[in-house]
Amino acid sequence: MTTSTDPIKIATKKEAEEFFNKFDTFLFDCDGVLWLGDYLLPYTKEFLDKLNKMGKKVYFVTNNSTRARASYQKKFKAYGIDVKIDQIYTSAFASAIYVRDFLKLQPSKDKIWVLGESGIMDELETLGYEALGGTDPRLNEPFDAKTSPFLKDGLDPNVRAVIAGLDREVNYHRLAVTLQYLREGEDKVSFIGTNIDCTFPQKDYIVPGAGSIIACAACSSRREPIYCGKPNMNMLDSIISHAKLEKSKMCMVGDRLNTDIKFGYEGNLGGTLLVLSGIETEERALHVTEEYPRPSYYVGKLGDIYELIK
Ligand SMILES: O=C(O)COP(=O)(O)O
Ligand SMILES: [Mg+2]
Repeated sequence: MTTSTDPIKIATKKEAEEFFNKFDTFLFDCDGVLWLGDYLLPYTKEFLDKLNKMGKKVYFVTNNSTRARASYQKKFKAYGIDVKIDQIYTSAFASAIYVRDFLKLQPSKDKIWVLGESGIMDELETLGYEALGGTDPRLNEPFDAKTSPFLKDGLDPNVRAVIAGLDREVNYHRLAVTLQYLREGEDKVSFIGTNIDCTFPQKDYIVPGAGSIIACAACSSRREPIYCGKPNMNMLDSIISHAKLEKSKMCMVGDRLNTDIKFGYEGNLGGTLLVLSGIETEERALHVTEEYPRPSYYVGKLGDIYELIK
């Protein structure tokens, strides 16, 4: 699965202008593109302001499930960037929608066990579901099956799904209780992973991502989850159906080849832009492989394009 044409490195004002003129809608990945953790990358705000002035449509599509969309809206606001909540799509939101629309679980009856952070809990609760586990502080206690409040009186019989994602408080207690629910079997408890990203970028570091946490639950239960984040097309389908967008005029901007660029490529979008400010390198961007598609365009970071056209 490779793009036949060689990726174009945007390096001149003319190339930057041609790039902008080709698309009317931009889908932005967040971690590694707009920011690294809480470090806003140079010219992120100016770049987004420029797109707004050009009348371009902008959406944010992040595999990071640690925050709910409302919380991301606050994160943007803290950087002086005004974003509507329906411009934001996260893997936590996609996973909650999957529970509602594909598994068709009943909010009044069915519950979900979470191995993850508040983003998953909050999105489930927004849809009316009771989410167990996750950020419950009782899970911070050392694990003992005889005294764990999640096991000593037996599992909750109304749990019908496990959603696993990035959990920076992960511990043996969380993994052990998650395993008990997964051992109930796929007929009784579905297994959903938010995203496959095995790492994600912070300023100066690359840290373990959701994929590495989910792998613990998958390995111990010998079950494979359905993943709802990029490159799963469900998120793209919900963006396009919500906003009636024209795929050929859309560009996916990301920092990871096997999620962001694959999402844009398999979604038949008009093009993809890889930025090298996150996970990937120029060498991997140019390498022809069956493992992931190459991008249509690439650049060191978003700010490099802004500096060409400002
Ligand atoms: O949190 C992650 O694993 C990646 O998040 P991103 O999709 O915004 O890069
Ligand atoms: Mg990213």
